[in-house]
This record gives sequence, C-alpha cells and structure tokens, in this order.
Amino acid sequence: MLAATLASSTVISDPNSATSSSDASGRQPSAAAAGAAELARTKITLLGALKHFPDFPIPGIKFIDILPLFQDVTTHAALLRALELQVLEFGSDAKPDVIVGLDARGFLFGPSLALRLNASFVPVRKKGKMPGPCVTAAYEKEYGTDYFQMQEGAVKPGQKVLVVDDIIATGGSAAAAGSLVKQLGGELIGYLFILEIPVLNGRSKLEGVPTVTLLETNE
Ligand SMILES: O=P(O)(O)OC[C@H]1O[C@H](OP(=O)(O)OP(=O)(O)O)[C@H](O)[C@@H]1O
Ligand SMILES: Nc1ncnc2[nH]cnc12
Repeated sequence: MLAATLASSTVISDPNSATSSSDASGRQPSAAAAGAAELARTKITLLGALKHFPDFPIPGIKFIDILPLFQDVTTHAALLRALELQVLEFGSDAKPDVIVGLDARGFLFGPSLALRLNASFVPVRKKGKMPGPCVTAAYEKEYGTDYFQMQEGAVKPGQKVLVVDDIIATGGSAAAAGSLVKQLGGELIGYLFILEIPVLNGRSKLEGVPTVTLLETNE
C-alpha cells in the first residue's frame, strides 16, 4: 500500500478561470495552469517510486528511500522538472542566487536544480569534511546528534538562498543549515524538500521561512 500522499502545497489551477493578468511567478495563467497540472501528474509518478524500509537505520524508524527516483532516467528527469516548477511557484521575487544542498542526499539534485535556475550551488557538509575556515551549527536529528558546516565566503552577504534537501523529518538538519546561511549574511528565502514526514512537525523548527515540499508521507 502506498504510504505517501501528495503534499498539501499542491494547487491545481482551473484553466477556464484564467484572466489576462500574470500569476505570482510572472507567468500567464494558462502557462501556470499547465505547469500545475504537469506538477500534479509528476508527483503521482514520484510517489510510486519511493521505497519503505522499517527499522532502518535503527529500530523504530520507518526509512523512506528516495534513491529509486534517480535509478530511472525518466523519473530522474521528472523529479528535476517538478522541483523547478515548485521553485517557480515561490514567485518571481524569490528567484534564488544560491541553492544550498545538505549532505548527503541534497547533493543528488541540488547542483542540477541550481543549473536549471541559473543559480550557484553551495554544499552544507557534516563537520570536518571541508578545508579552510567554516561556520558550524549543531542539530538533533530523528536518529542522533550531528554538526553541519559551510565554508566562509561560500554565500555572499545579501544573496538570496534556497535550502534544498531530500526529506524534512524533525527539521533539525534544515534549521541548522538555515542558521549557517544567516551566519554568512545570506537572505534565506525558503526551503524546498522532495518529501515531508508531517507527523514529526519539522516545519515548526523553520521559523516562518517559506517551506515547500513536493510529496508527504502519511505514516
Ligand atoms: O529533518 P531531520 O530530522 O533533520 O532529518 C532529515 C535529514 O536526515 C537525513 O540525512 P542524514 O542525516 O541521515 O544523512 P545522509 O543524507 O548522509 O544519509 C535526510 O537526508 C535529511 O538531511
Ligand atoms: N524516516 C526517514 N527516512 C529517510 N530519511 C530520513 N531522514 C530522517 N528521517 C528519515
């Protein structure tokens, strides 16, 4: 039984109710409606590709494996297109200068998405992996404590930053990444995730920063 549902952020526009004005993303309503319909279809495909593993990496965790999304070329391409459409739904004022991807699964799609958006890509890595001066933040996860780092100067003061990752569970990883962006003087314009586990209420740690997820689980 499929254990995931479409994220509540999905809005499908009615093409027949289109007016001549552009939407928040600056696109004409007919283009926006077509994009929303395409996004809705793609989400169903992506949900079907996720795999579920009970008691991994420790007993009690229901692990959701996003790696199959990258094993099939068509699904991989559909994922990238869906993420791009989701960023466009943030609106044209929120076009990111920098995509920040989280170690390690945010690296699977962050650079590809950054290229599509004509933005730079900057990694957040686990402590001790990068050379030179770094800023550091500690955080609690669904299964343990960890430390994240960013290299000083990787984000310039005033740059608009979108943080991306595969999953928001407790929100600890994303919140720590957001604090690193702010330490470097970046403007944190939003968070984008492939999948949300709503029961863990991770959004509550993101302090009102716009947060969009493609998919969500109902477990
Ligand atoms: O919302 P949270 O409770 O912080 O959990 C979400 C984070 O946990 C997973 O990464 P993990 O730390 O397991 O590292 P990995 O990507 O290296 O496997 C996942 O890829 C997210 O980054
Ligand atoms: N339940 C889960 N499945 C996959 N990745 C995760 N990261 C944190 N919690 C997770």
